[in-house]
Amino acid sequence: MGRLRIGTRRSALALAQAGMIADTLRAAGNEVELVPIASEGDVNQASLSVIGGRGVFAGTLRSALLRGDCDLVVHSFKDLPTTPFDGLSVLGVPTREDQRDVLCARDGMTLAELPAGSRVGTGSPRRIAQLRAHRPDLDVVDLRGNVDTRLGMILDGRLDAVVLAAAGVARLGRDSAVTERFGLEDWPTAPAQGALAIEVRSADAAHRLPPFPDPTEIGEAVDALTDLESAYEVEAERGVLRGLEAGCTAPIGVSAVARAGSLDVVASVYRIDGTESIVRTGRAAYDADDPTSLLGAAQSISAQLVAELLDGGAAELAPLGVSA
Ligand SMILES: NCc1[nH]cc(CCC(=O)O)c1CC(=O)O
Repeated sequence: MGRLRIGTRRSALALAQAGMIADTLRAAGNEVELVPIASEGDVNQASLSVIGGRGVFAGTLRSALLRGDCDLVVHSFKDLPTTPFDGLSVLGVPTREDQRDVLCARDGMTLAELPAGSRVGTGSPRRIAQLRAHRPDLDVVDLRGNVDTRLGMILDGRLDAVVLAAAGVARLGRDSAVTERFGLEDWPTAPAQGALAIEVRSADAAHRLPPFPDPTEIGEAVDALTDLESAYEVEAERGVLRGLEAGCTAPIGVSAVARAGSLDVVASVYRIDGTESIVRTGRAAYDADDPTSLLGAAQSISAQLVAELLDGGAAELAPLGVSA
């Protein structure tokens, strides 16, 4: 077997995620090497709402993969735009982490316990709207920076709390900072949150498409990482995002859970000030003994939710597509 080269950004979160995939690939008997690559999203610390956010983290990694500087790249799936990227394919979707958002607050407080006027930091338009909807009396602070920097702002008193993805906090070993986990029913999260996407050159994923040639070494190794329940939950969530023509910074939460033969999806579109939202839910049965049956369920629920959200006025409520 040749050596598998994993391209990764240099942030602590990216390195942790690439390290997890490296460990899994090594446990399966592969030789693995990490190739660090700097990306624009790491260099530019301007607010996401200013720079737009569409795929800003993914671009440099993808160029490196296309050039052949590495054989696979590990993305936070939620940072990937829904438009396919020419020449590359997402092949591996490992078992997803906790997809919820969490609150990390001073003095062990929950969202309900924070005093009026508390300063709560987050950089995502969705979380800003959700915070305003739940607690209009808080001071929501728009910020960027990595997970450790944000948590540090509570310790040094600049913020009273931050809202983060459970997955990122867990992967950095900072679970002890969590003071509340928000339920998906009234706090759905970014499509694909908590999931990783392993991207390869399309030639290495060609065994997935007719005429189904033999898998390459890279394709075989990455394919083996996939958990089908996770992959199709993400498919349902991203299907809604795609159908609304929305980017990863739109004020939209979509969370799907596949469990014991039932795929449940909740989707919310928020007015950015949190004063209004449109919420729709969907459920479809699938064959628990055959997870591939989730694909049809995921596609039909997401199409149905997109139609219901647009019928309910989602396009008027929130900025969706770039041109909307
Ligand atoms: N927005 C940046 C980002 N991209 C992925 C994660 C966490 C890991 C994940 O959601 O899979 C985070 C941090 C956060 O939102 O708190």
